[in-house]
Amino acid sequence: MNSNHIDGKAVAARLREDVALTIASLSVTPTLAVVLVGDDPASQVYVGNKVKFSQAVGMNSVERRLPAETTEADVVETVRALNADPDVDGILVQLPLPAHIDSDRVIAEIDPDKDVDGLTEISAGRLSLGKPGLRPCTPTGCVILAKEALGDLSGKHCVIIGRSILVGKPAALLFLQQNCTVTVAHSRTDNLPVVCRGADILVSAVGRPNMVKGDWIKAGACVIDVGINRVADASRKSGSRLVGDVDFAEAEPVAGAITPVPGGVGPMTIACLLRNTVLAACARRDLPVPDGLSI
Ligand SMILES: NC(=O)C1=CN([C@@H]2O[C@H](COP(=O)(O)OP(=O)(O)OC[C@H]3O[C@@H](n4cnc5c(N)ncnc54)[C@H](OP(=O)(O)O)[C@@H]3O)[C@@H](O)[C@H]2O)C=CC1
Ligand SMILES: Nc1nc(=O)c2c([nH]1)NC[C@@H]1CN(c3ccc(C(=O)N[C@@H](CCC(=O)O)C(=O)O)cc3)C=[N+]21
Repeated sequence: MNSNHIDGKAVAARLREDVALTIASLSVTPTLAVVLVGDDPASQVYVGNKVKFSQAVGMNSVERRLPAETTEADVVETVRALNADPDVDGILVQLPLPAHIDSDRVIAEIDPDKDVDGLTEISAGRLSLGKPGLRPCTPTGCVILAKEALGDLSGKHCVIIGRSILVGKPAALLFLQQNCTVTVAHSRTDNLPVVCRGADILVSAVGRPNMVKGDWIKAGACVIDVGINRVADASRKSGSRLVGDVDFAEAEPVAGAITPVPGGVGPMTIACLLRNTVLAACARRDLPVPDGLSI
């Protein structure tokens, strides 16, 4: 691994270790519930990883796998039952849901104090107002990785490409909370390469393989690539491989620090989910934020 690579796998492993140590010191075992509707193969892998890692850090894990044809009312009922279960600390509804289900309606049912994905209106409001609450996992992972590379982020110009509710928008608020000067770019942004060249920290959360070119990056900048894109690759047994939004070969020599895909933000998302579950377990019992889990 080159010296300017930010090793998301290693940082995530360290965070999971901190989560495991915290759990060992608690008098309760936190429980994460994952709801998966349908049989999307990428979601199956992702949910399987969550269950594997939650058990590895000493957490209880509950899975609710529902068939693709489950009605919206039944998914809502599943979420309500998990809300009512006092042993469940965190609830994650894997997205996307099948097309006949309104995901906003389902997400709105999640008890905000168990909302480990940080997607409910209450969680978004708490983040926006700077109040304590559960923050979305992927953007939290981006902040942790940027701090890993740069230390204090105060005063840095952070440009985020993407404004989704899951990633771009909460990332903007989290970097603002770190005292960055934040620019949010999107599909209607004029002169995107010029905007990006102003960034000390460039976060790309778009979903377009190799979109961000080497000459979009200021020399020495920290590049955080959130994109997960599967592209054809005849040299692989599977016939495909994962790439980010950033043209890695071009960006790597210019960047001061850069996250690879895979092995960058992805592993951090799951580690932050486990962290959120512990934070939820503590907050629900009025316990203080454990040492070692603050960012
Ligand atoms: N590593 C991880 O843990 C995770 C990775 N991801 C990955 O991150 C990527 C983004 O996910 P998500 O935020 O959910 O995606 P969305 O599709 O919800 O959002 C994409 C954003 O990119 C913007 N965009 C689209 N095309 C362009 C363009 N040509 N130039 C500039 N901006 C553009 C869109 O702008 P507009 O709003 O104007 O349409 C939108 O704001 C995906 O690849 C996804 O797989 C997602 C979650 C977790
Ligand atoms: N409610 C909800 N919350 C999410 O946070 C959520 C979601 N739904 N739906 C899908 C997206 C996507 N996402 C990823 C998480 C980890 C990896 C990850 O671990 N990636 C590995 C590679 C995995 C592989 O090889 O397939 C890596 O980048 O190294 C990827 C993608 C979370 N999402």
